[in-house]
Amino acid sequence: MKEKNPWHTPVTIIITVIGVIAIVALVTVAVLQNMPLLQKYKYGIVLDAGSSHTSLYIYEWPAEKDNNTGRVEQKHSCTVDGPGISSYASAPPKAGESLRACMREAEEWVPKKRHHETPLYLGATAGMRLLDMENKVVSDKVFEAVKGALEKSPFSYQGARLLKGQEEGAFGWVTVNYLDDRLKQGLETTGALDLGGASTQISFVSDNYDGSESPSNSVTFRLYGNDYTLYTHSFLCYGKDQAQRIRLAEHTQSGPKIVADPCSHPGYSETKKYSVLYDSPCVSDRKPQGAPETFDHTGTGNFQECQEVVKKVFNFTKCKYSQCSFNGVFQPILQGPFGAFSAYYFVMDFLNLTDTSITLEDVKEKLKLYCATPWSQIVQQHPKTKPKYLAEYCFSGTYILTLLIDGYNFTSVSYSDIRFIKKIKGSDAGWTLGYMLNLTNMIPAEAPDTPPLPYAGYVSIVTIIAVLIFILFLVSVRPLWPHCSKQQQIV
Ligand SMILES: Nc1ccn([C@@H]2O[C@H](COP(=O)(O)OP(=O)(O)OP(=O)(O)O)[C@@H](O)[C@H]2O)c(=O)n1
Repeated sequence: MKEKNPWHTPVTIIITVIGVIAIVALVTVAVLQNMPLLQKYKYGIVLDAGSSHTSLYIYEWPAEKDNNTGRVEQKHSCTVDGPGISSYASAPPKAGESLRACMREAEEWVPKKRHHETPLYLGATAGMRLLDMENKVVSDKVFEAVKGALEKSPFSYQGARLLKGQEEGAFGWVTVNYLDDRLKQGLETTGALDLGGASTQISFVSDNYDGSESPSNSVTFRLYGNDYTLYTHSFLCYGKDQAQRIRLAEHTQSGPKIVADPCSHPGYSETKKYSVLYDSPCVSDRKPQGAPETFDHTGTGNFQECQEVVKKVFNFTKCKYSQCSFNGVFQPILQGPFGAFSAYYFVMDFLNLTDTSITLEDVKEKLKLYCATPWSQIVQQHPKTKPKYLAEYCFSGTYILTLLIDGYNFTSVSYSDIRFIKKIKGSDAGWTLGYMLNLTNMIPAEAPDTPPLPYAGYVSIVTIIAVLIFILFLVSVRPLWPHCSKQQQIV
């Protein structure tokens, strides 16, 4: 006699099949109903009109998440050919024309159907701040020219304006901390060090700063449910191009024909015009009287002497606060870590000094060797680097160290808290992303509500519950099973 398997009866087979189909249907409906929709994206464009050049950034984020939860990322960037818009003071319409090629690139990168709803902003920084101080009528004409060019684009033009130094510093800080996911998670924040051509910014949160001392340096934010009191300061004229002018102005006060410069390589020699050197509000009041039209800028390549002349750019004597950085500007005790970007990165990357585990003493030693290298050898070793940049890396490296150590009071210990960065997770570090996030209200003041379960967890729980229900069902219909008792079926 052969025992028949009790499961092999028509009733149990039918129940099982129906049950399995029901479970599959239940899970499929639940999963499909809650599946993330096919990803669609939205875009935003910001033009950074800096003193030395203009860059265009395109940002992208998931369309259904622009209610503050989606991650904004840089999709593309374009460097405008030519100098910064402030250099078009003598021909303002050209400032508008200069943006054309990058605007066309933007039209290709942003899907056509999104053009009309893509916000477009232009923010001008220290170059235009200086032009505005020098000649407001001309700076307004430059703005009119860029506005005219941007209004013609198919994007939703939202304005071109001069950014305050404080905004530049604060939005750079927002960018770095947003990209590092520190704001959403409420983690300790990273300070931001930004070095441009005409200004430099320092921004950080310090436990010792509540905004009461020197309130003009404080910016408060409430982001994702956390309150931040940020210390920020922008030093106009302390970007590396203007600092170079101030330094050379020190050298040339008496209007000599030959300037022997310790911050340029031995063998370097270039004839320069006094009128060009002094053509900036940062130095115009120091213009030597009766100087010849030109001077010969020659190099001696001496790092120690370079440090001495660079230090003279800063005023360390007066401070009416509990503590200062330089020029009588209040600065609370540094609190790291710090991200240093823009020219900090360009210069330290060129000099192979982005690794801050290298001790400060070694950094100085390397810079000493670099500055002493003959100009002919430098040119030979870097045939692809722009001669203007190449001629200045000895000065720029020395300036960065002096600014950080003598200016901001970094020590040989806290120097290692600095990270020289260009990008964070594919997006450039700089003020533009923070500016756009602010203007589009993409960072909420309060923490956004999150679903109690992630999608994968939700699917697993639905599946487990469905299987349990089915098992319970099978157990409950057990009396219907033919010969489910201990009886054995006799075939
Ligand atoms: N490979 C490079 C690229 C740029 N630079 C220098 O870096 C500075 C430009 O930095 P950036 O942040 O782009 O400045 P801007 O936005 O033009 O200036 P600002 O913010 O002061 O308006 C300039 O001095 C430029 O000479 C450099 O030394 N090496």
